Amino acid sequence: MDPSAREWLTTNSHAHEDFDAADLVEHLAAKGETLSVVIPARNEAATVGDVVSVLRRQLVEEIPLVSELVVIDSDSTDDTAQVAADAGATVHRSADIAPHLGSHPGKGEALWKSLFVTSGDHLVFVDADLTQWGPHFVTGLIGALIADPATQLVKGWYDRVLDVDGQAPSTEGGRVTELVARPVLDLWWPELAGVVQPLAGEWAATRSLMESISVPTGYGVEIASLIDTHTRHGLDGIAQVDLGARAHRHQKDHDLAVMAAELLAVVDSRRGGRPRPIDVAAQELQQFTREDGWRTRPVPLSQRPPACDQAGYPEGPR
Ligand SMILES: O=c1ccn([C@@H]2O[C@H](COP(=O)(O)OP(=O)(O)O[C@H]3O[C@H](CO)[C@@H](O)[C@H](O)[C@H]3O)[C@@H](O)[C@H]2O)c(=O)[nH]1
Ligand SMILES: O=C(O)[C@H](O)COP(=O)(O)O
Repeated sequence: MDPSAREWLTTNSHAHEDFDAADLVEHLAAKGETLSVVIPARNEAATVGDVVSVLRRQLVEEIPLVSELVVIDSDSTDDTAQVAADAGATVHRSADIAPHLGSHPGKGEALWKSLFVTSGDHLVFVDADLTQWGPHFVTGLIGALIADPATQLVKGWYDRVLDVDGQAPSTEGGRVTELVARPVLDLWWPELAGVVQPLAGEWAATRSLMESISVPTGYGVEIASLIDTHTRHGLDGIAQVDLGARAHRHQKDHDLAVMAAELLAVVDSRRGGRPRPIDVAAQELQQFTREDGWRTRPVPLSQRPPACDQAGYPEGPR
């Protein structure tokens, strides 16, 4: 392992047990700072209610750590928005936020738009499709974020439970993580080799970081934010926290391949790759099966500029 990665592991790795929710409330209050939790959700009616209600009960009502619990509904066609609202979240449709800026599909778009409807100094992102998780995800992430003023971004890490039809459950989940993200980071950014889950959907960031970086509108948001934080702040700006184990709804291999293509496009752009024509919003991935023949999959490439430069972005101080 790269020596700086090894050193980082000893200094910037935490465990969720290191942090107590009541202590974190005091810490934030003493500094006059607040925490927003943002849950991006596209067609997650089956799980978003549990994620919201558990966080609301434990980290809003019992211990007031979370000031804003927000679900960004990302073009859902099911009851996600209603279920999330019934469970106690403030729900915004991604497409309705800052409408003068237009709308893109995608998770990155939902996170970027969340900056316009939240006010927390700190942001914790939590996926809406979790089936094995707990509120310690949030306490661990915010704890690690405020433990050191240099830290700008915290990645959660965990055992990745893989539970797909016809196979015994294992901890071999995180297929794009293991087959694409970690190898490509090892190749070009070996200093980041110690980040166990570079694609973790559970992560934390300071608002000042999030509002100042460009955000891919699709699934490239995690790898881009990690690379860009490293470029700006070095390893000192990044920490990680052990959150135990996590299970979620799995996508099929052919869908994950589109995600993988998005990540590779982000890596290409951060490596100074060949400029693309300005009007090309998506590349295409060709997939083949004997039953269905060739299928063309669009790969979203669009990226939002820093939110703080946008008309209508709430002005500080926060
Ligand atoms: O257009 C979309 C697609 C997804 N989501 C939500 O984003 C979260 C993660 O999406 P998911 O399809 O479950 O992604 P994964 O297959 O789990 O992908 C992993 O890798 C991605 C790329 O880094 C990360 O964005 C994910 O958080 C991480 O879990 C879920 O709450 C989705 O509902 C949206 O809000 N809008
Ligand atoms: O992080 C990943 O690699 C993707 O979320 C896929 O995870 P899975 O293989 O556990 O479905």
